Amino acid sequence: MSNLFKLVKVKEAFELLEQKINLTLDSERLKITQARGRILATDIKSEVNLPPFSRSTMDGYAVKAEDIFGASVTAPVYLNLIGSIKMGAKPKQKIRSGEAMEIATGGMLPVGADAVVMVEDTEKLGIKEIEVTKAVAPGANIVTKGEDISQGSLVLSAGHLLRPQDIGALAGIGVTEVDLFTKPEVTVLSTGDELITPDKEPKLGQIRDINSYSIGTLVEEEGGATTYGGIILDEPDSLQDKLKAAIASSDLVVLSGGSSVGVKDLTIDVLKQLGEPGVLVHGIAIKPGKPTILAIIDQTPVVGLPGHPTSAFVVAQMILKPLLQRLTDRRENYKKLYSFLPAKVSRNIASTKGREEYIRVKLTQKENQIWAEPLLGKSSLISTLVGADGLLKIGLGREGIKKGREVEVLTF
Ligand SMILES: Nc1nc2c(c(=O)[nH]1)N[C@H]1C(S)=C(S)[C@@H](COP(=O)(O)OP(=O)(O)OC[C@H]3O[C@@H](n4cnc5c(N)ncnc54)[C@H](O)[C@@H]3O)O[C@H]1N2
Ligand code: MOO
Repeated sequence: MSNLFKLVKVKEAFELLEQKINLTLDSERLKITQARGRILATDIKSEVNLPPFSRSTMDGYAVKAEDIFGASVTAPVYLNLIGSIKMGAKPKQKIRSGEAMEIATGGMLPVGADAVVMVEDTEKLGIKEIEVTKAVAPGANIVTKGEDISQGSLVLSAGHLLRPQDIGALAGIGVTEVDLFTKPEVTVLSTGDELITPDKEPKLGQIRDINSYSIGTLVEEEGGATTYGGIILDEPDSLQDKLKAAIASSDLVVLSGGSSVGVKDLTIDVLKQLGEPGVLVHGIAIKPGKPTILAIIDQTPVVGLPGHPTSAFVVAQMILKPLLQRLTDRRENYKKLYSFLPAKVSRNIASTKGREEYIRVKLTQKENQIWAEPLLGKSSLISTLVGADGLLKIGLGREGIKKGREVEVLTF
């Protein structure tokens, strides 16, 4: 039998699609408490110094380091205690040679002081004098003005996905609202006469829709806004109408099922008629997931995933995820494209030469080594993905992998 698809390598398939994408996202201004997981639309430069003043990182005494040079338990140094620094306020006095001021962690360093000696290395003698039993270097136990973030410096770049620590930094420099790219609108559709929504009781022959939900939520996880477009019956007019409407209203359309070559596999024919430039790829050298379709219709990318839930998910990991990173303008992540964790495989695995293969694996750690245990099962079984921590990659040219070999695992 002839080869039904002209298989394109995963990376090439992605590039064919990526090169033709032409999307500019709008931006919206939101409070930082709503910004986690969103992508910055502008660079953020700090208008202020953090901290705005030099402050202590320890409870102790603000001193001039040169005053206590050489201090030790056997040769202590005595300093005049001239006062105590109030938290949240500017010290009222300056420190001169031979003087010290009591300071708490976070307190503002008084003028004249250049270090803090920890309370453990001192003894208070009455209220006017301390004994210091350890020397400190200038700058010890203090954070200087602007040491964390200096005024005018670039804190975060456009295209960065905001994580909790980033939100904290924004708060620290007084930025309470940020410009964020609007989320790309993604319509997710499932095709197949046999499919029903998950709230329904299946009759014999029917099956609940899995892909809309695994793929729809993956889209959300990657920064897209999912519209659940529902189930389309295997009927050309209905598929054409629904796809047309989805393409017109979305930045990206993802559908699953009907991507193969069976009598009911209509997607390819319908897509070919919908617009320009049309179908770019039909068939990727990947296992599972071979019958994947990538198209662009009137500027909107369309990803046609295979119907089997695991195949759809694997292709979503390899193609849809980087595509969403591109569409959300996550420049930093996008450069990496995929990140793999090194591991050793726990047993021999056979594989098909000519297709990049992704095996569901469970990861375990024994001593300092991470082991990847293959979870074997057909590509229609969602349970193998539920039990998996990632996908082990077997390169295009390999016929298998021997137990104990170093492999790469894409974790999720
Ligand atoms: N003669 C050939 N048959 C098949 C080939 C082939 O090359 N030659 N490829 C096989 C592979 S590999 C896959 S993967 C599937 C892909 O087929 P389709 O993309 O056309 O998908 P369907 O036929 O519509 O569905 C396949 C399978 O998955 C179930 N499915 C579909 N959508 C969902 C959903 N949303 N939720 C849950 N389950 C779903 C569907 O009921 C079928 O069981 O083709 C092979 N055949
Ligand atoms: O390529 Mo299919 O997607 O192996 O299961």
